[in-house]
Formats: sequence, C-alpha cells, structure tokens
Amino acid sequence: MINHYFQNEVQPLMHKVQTTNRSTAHSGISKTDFLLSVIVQSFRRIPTVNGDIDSVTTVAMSLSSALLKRLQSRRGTLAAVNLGGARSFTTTEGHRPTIVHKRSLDILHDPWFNKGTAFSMTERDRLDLRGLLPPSVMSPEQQIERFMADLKRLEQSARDGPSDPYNLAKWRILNRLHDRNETMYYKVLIDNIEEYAPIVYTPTVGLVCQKYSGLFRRPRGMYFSAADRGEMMSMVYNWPAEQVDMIVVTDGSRILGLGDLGVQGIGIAIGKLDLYVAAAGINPQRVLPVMIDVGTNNEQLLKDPLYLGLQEHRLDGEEYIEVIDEFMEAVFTRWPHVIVQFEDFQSKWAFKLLQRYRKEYRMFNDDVQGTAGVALAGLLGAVRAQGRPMIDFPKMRIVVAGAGSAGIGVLNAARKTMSRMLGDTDVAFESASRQFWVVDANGLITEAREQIDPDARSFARKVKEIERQGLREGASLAEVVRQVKPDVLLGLSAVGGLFSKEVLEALKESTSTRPAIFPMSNPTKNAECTPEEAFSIVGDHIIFGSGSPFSNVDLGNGHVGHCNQANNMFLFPGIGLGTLLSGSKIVSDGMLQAAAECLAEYMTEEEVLQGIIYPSISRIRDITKEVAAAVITEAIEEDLVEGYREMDARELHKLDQDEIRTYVQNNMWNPDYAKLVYKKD
Ligand SMILES: NC(=O)c1ccc[n+]([C@@H]2O[C@H](COP(=O)([O-])OP(=O)(O)OC[C@H]3O[C@@H](n4cnc5c(N)ncnc54)[C@H](O)[C@@H]3O)[C@@H](O)[C@H]2O)c1
Ligand SMILES: O=C(O)C[C@H](O)C(=O)O
Ligand SMILES: [Mg+2]
Repeated sequence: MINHYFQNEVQPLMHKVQTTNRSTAHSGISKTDFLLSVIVQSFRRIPTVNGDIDSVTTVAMSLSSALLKRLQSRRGTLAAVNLGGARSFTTTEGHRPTIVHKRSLDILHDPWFNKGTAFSMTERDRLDLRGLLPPSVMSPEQQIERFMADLKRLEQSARDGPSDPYNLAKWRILNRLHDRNETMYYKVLIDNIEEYAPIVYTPTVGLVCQKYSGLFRRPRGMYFSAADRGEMMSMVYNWPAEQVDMIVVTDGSRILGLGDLGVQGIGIAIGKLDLYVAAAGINPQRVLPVMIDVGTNNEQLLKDPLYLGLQEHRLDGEEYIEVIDEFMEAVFTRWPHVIVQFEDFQSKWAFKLLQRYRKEYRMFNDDVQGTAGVALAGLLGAVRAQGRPMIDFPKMRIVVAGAGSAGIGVLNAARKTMSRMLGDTDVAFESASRQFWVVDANGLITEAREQIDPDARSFARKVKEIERQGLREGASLAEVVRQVKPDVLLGLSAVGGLFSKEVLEALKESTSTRPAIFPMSNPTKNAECTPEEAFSIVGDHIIFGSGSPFSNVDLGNGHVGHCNQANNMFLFPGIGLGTLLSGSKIVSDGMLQAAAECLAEYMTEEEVLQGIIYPSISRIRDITKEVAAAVITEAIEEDLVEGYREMDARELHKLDQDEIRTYVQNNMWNPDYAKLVYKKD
C-alpha cells in the first residue's frame, strides 16, 4: 500500500516540482524546501494507522535522505526524538509533523504530545480525539490567557476571603490525584467522605463549574456537541473502555441553582460519578461523564473569548430532541446495558425527556425522581419526629416554594404516597391535592393563573377554596405561610434567603409540634435559609434539612440543632447500583418508591426523635447498599430483571433479602491495588 501510495502520489508530485523551477523561484522557496514540504504534506494525507506510519517514515526517510542531509547542513538541526515508544521527527522550525504511535486518551494523557483544547478539528478526527475535548478549538495564545486569568483569579479570591479559594485549592489537589492515581483518589475520598464530599460534590462542584474554563486542565468524560450531529454513533467508539455501567449526562442548562453554565456543566456529571464510585462502589473504569453541548443562553459565556463551549444560542424544539435522541441511540448501541442518569437539565426538557425515554431505556432523571424520593423520606421522617404514626402523613399541610423540575417531582411523589395511604381512589387523590400550596416566582399558583406551566397545573389551588383561607392568586410566600400555618416548608426555588425573617416569623405560628424546614436549593448560597436563621427564629424544636451541607447549630445549654443534608446523593447511587445489578430493563416507579421507603426507614426511632431524619454522609456506602438491595427486590417483584454477569434472572429470583444484600456488597468496587501482569496484545 505504501509503495503504491508513493508511486502514484508522491513521485508524480516530486517530478512536477523538479520540472517547475520557476514557480519555486518566484515564491522565494528553495526547491529543496518545497520538495521536503511535499513529502511532509503527503504524510498528513496518509491514514494514521500505526503500522503504516512506521513504513511511511522508513520509505520517506530513505527517499528523501539526500534532501534531508542538504537541508540539515543549511538550515540547522533535524531532531529525531525517541520518546518511550513514540518517535517524533521535528525540525527546529517546528512546522514538521510529529509522528505519534498513540491515539485517543493516550495522547491527551501524554504531556509530550498533549495540546489540550488546541488540537485542531482535523487532528481530533485523525487521532480519535473527537468527543474527548470540549468543542471549542483554542489557539496556544488563548490557552495561555485562560491559564493566566485563572492564576490571577486565585490570587484575587485569596485576597477577598479565605473560604472559597481554600475549597477550590483542595479541589485542585484532589483533581490532580484523580488524574494520577484513581485507586488512591477514591481511597482518600471514601475514607474521608464527610470532609471531601463537599469538595468534589455539592457545594464546591458548583464553584468549579462556574470557573471551569479556568480550571480545565485534562479532559474527563465525553463531549457531544450540536456540531457533532450525524457523527455520534462513531464518536462513541473513541471512548477507550469496552464496558461502561453508568453515564451521568447533562446539557449544562440548570447547574444546581446557578443557571445555564453551558459546557462548564460537565463538572456536575463528574461530581455525581465520584459519588457513584465512592458510595455505590461502581468501578471507576466503567463510569462516563457526558456533556451535551447544544450551545448556551448565558450571555456572559457567549461573549467570553475563553469559553470552552459552542458560542451560539441553545438549540431548541425538534433540533434539540434530535441531538439527545442521537446521543441515546449511540451510547445504548455501544453499551446496551448502560444506565443513563439525566442531571441538571432545565425543567422545560427534564420532564419531556424523561417521558420520552423512560419506557425504552435504562435511564432516570435524578433531579426529578431522585430528589422526589429524598424529599419524601424527609417528609415521612418529619411525621415520625412529631411522634405521630406514618398514616398521619396525608394530614400534613405542606408549602412548597419552587415549581421546577425538582419541586414538581417532589409534589407528584408526595401526593401519590398520600393518595395511596388514603385508599388510592379519585377522592383520595383530590383530598391529597388539597394538602399542598405551591408558590413559584409569581406567587401562589391557583387556577386563576394565566399561562400555567402544564406540569404545575394539577397543583393549582381552586380560587374559591383559597379565598376562604384568606389567600389569592399570586399571594406571597410569607402570606401563604401565615395563613396556612404549615407542618412543612420546603424550598426548591434556587433563591438564596427566600425564607426571610418574615417568612420564618410566620412559620412560628405553625400548628405543628415540630415544624419542618427544608431549604433544599443548592449550592450553599442558594439555600432558602441557614440553620442558624431557622433555629433562632422558629425555635429549637424544628426539624431542619438542607440540600447543601451545614454544620449543626449550638443551641446553648448543651443542646444541638441537628442539620440534616436533604440531598439526592442518598438515593441516586443506590438506584443506579440496584438497576445495574438486577439488570432491570427500566427504572420503574415501584423501584424508585422502594428506594425512598428504604431511606425513610433507615433511621432509628431514637435518631428521628432527636431530629436526625437522614443518615450522616459517613454512612453513605451503607445506605446505598440498602437502597440498592431494595431496588433489586422490587425489580424482581415486578419481573423486570435480566440479571448481571453470572447472576442471571433465574438465580436472582431465588435470592432472599440477606442474600440480595450480600450480592450487592460483593459487587461493590473497593479502592485496592490490583496486581498487574503484562501481556502482549
Ligand atoms: N437537595 C437536592 O437534592 C436537590 C435536588 C434537585 C434540585 N435541587 C435544587 O433545587 C433548585 C431548583 O431546581 P429546579 O430544577 O427545580 O429549578 P427550576 O429552575 O426548574 O425551578 C425553580 C423554580 O423556583 C421558582 N422560583 C423562582 N423564584 C422564586 C421565588 N422568589 N419564590 C418562589 N419560587 C421561586 C421558579 O418559578 C421555578 O418554579 C436548585 O437550586 C437545585 O440545586 C436540590
Ligand atoms: O447536585 C446536588 O447536590 C443535588 C441536585 O442534583 C441539584 O441539582 O441541586
Ligand atoms: Mg441535580
């Protein structure tokens, strides 16, 4: 093939050059240089198959040795560098190609060859790098500018206050360890989960996403962009792992409560998968964070010359769905047993995509379904903490601030559970619906609302009914709390400080013996209130649960106000692990309900009475194991299981509860070094 190539392509070109003295003379380029450049150009057009490049190099070198010698004596050194298995020929001018014997991630992980975001699109295609880098191609100058801006920002942040840069510095150190030695990284994380979950996950991960363009060093995961339409099926094979168990995918449109962060949202998928490894023991070699970059509507990012993503407005409508469809088809074609967790998609798409895929693929939406289960467990915990029986749950009066993907997910799950407890009839459903008051950016949602969001419509209150309660369409949160005197005030609004002094003062009038306050929005600055505010204004007897971690509050006299972390991290790892190990065809409502009930029952009576309604994060591996076992049990019950590896469906059906737990435990990855043995391919 090589000889054929030289005879047919290179030699005719060389002949042409030799006979066109005048053209080279006019352009001021010597014939020798021009000839050499023809050879070099020809290298670029040869398919980069490793074996071929070796032969091409040999043939080309012998063909042109005379030319090269002459050039060497005239123009300086020709360096032939041998770098551990990869040979690189370059002249001092730096315009000659470097021959590499590597591809894909091996290039990105090799400091000699890596150019990061500066790889051109042609190189990305030819070196199997497509999808392994953020879509924007940067010049070396832009790369340096981005790096320097990041350095300067760190200095500036250090001046402004110690808290954030300290956490970011820890994130950087951990991230470097993650790049060098995954086993050690996860050992550090698992052994110190309480200390480092807030760094690799919420809340620091939010800051990391905001500053991602500066922090970006080595890519992790895959990037599919709107510009990759039609190519995803082949791109997915650029990922080096033969098996992938868990994908977390985001389109970056609603990262925590921080809004549209575009391509920078990849950080959230990485953080979630860190918990999959640390809490669920998913093998880190088989996880894949994915960013689908369909543009951004964040005007600042659209103008930022150092932004790493597509600088165009987000795709919408059918075009958007086509991109997500193509991605789903590609990953499920390559890895038919993978589970895909959708994360931080704006509400507009979160529900639609969930409905579109949930019956066909093994997928779930963490913000809608994981959050719903965690909140439900918290609501049931609040009933228990009042010393009331669970059956009293349908009597709870619940005010929810926020009617987005998370709020509506929680409302649907809570109403369904109440309705079931009341007998699962239409009347029960109607009665359950009357236990909720939903306030969004425009105030209390009633049937009088114009242009009501379809997902929120079934929670809109009847006008007459709320008028009797002294309320009206659009009433403020404080008014609603004052009139309703709820048992629970739950925030999924992404508005920091929304539970103001006025709102919390109003909650003091709650008829509950232990009102529950759940400021679930993330990260910390978006929490609807702090525990100090809640305990000091409403009283020591409250139940408190926040999305981001806070320290317990010293109430004086040796009493502690307990801060629960009401975060979907207590469910999603177990839902994923249970689905994987059961080989369930889909993630059913029953499996999600079983997960939530398992979490609700996890705390002892004594703990609950002390106001501890969620486990501490130091127990996350244990609760995840329990949740996974509950999910598997339900999947078996619903006859959805197809099995996992040697545990086929028939064997699964034979397992009792303890055996299911042991099965889960035995299949969780631990961060221990494996013995390595070299074997030639
Ligand atoms: N703790 C957890 O596990 C968890 C899980 C999922 C989401 N969240 C958090 O929940 C928040 C919301 O997420 P989402 O996906 O539902 O977002 P979203 O943007 O879809 O919804 C936000 C909702 O809040 C409403 N809102 C805005 N301003 C308001 C105000 N002043 N008063 C009352 N409501 C107001 C909006 O109208 C909207 O209905 C985010 O901060 C996210 O981090 C937490
Ligand atoms: O990521 C988290 O910490 C929880 C949740 O998924 C969120 O979007 O806020
Ligand atoms: Mg989320």
